[in-house]
Amino acid sequence: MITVEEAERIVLSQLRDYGVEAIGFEHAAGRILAEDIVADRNLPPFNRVTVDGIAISARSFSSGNWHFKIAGTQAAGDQPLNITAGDECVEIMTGAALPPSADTVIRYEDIAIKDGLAEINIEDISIGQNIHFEGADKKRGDVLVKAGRQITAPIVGIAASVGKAELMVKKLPRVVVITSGDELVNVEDCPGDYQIRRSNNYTVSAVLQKQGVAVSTLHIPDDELVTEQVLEQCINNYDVLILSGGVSMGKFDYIPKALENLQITKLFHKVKQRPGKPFWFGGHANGAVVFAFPGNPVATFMCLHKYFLNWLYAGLGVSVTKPIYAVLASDFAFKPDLSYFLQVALSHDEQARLVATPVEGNGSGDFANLADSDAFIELPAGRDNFMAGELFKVISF
Ligand SMILES: Nc1nc2c(c(=O)[nH]1)N[C@H]1C(S)=C(S)[C@@H](COP(=O)(O)OP(=O)(O)OC[C@H]3O[C@@H](n4cnc5c(N)ncnc54)[C@H](O)[C@@H]3O)O[C@H]1N2
Ligand code: MOO
Ligand SMILES: [Mg+2]
Repeated sequence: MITVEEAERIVLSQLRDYGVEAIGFEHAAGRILAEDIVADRNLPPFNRVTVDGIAISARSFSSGNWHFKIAGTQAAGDQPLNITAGDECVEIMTGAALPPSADTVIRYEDIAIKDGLAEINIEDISIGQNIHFEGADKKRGDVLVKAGRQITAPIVGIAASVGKAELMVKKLPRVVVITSGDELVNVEDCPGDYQIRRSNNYTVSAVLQKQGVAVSTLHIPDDELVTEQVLEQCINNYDVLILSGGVSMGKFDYIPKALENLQITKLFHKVKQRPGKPFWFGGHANGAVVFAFPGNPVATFMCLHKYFLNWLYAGLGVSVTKPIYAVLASDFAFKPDLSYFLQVALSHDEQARLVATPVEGNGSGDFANLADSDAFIELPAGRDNFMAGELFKVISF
């Protein structure tokens, strides 16, 4: 049986490039940018007034002029008005372009207006105040956002501001989630005494939807022939198959055999880990990648985060961020020689350290317990006792 580290290495040796596509910028949040976003104009594109008030020439004020005749009013979006005489000003609004003949803006709070005349009530005025100068932030042609970044809400706004109605993004794989098992009924159905409702497909879909991955879902019965037929279709129609269940040693666990019959190369089956020991991973010559996760809900959920999401992001070229570590809050013992992914609740202590408090449940079938957890921490194989205060890698969800 291979170790978690070997399994990770093998999974990451199967990265695929699905190319790029253009999408509307409004739908691009969460996707990986495949082009630089460049400033089409200086930012700001004109000397932008930052307060509501009057625009004057500072020289006129410093030569002793306290009263300015209001030559006109300029709203944001108006063509700039010109001041022709030194004792003139323009009433001007936040967001307006500063008239070329003015160089300073004074807030309404610092003036009094009477009979078309603005009187300045403060002594301390500096030339250029309350102006956000053209090009102060970025110059035309500057790269505002580099290709390879995951698109955040501010990046959507930046795209809008430079007129990028369409953005090139990394294409995502076409994913199908396949669950199996005759004991599993539809959500709407009333389970018999020996049945349960299927849930793993919904959990997996919810995680993938959060990543922007469109998912199809299928459920197959524990039937060898049907299993092989459905998998064959999926291998030809999807880039990634995520399976849940049917990979252990049961008489009706047909998945590994069916996958191998379909010429999907097994790259490993079984990893020294809990949960998720019977994880099967492989690939087809046509490029399809198969993650067949063990059916116990916590096993499927953990493996999805630990292996599939890492594979997805590495394939999209997102630089793997440094691992996050948390401090174990209390001693924990785990005897089997397996890596153990312990469910934890995360919090911060008074020193602002990330603390992982074990959320003990009843093993990998105890999905209800996941509601009280925020993450797994990875306790390495080869040790039995893990001490409060030690640091362990976190997989948050
Ligand atoms: N003799 C052995 N038996 C088992 C071993 C072993 O090493 N030797 N490993 C155990 C471990 S660990 C796991 S995990 C499970 C994995 O089993 P399968 O991948 O074959 O999954 P199933 O048998 O189909 O189901 C397991 C369990 O999970 C429930 N399940 C499955 N799919 C769903 C779903 N979509 N929604 C909700 N629940 C689901 C299913 O009802 C079972 O209770 O094998 C152990 N056995
Ligand atoms: O893979 Mo299992 O999840 O250890 O029950
Ligand atoms: Mg089984």
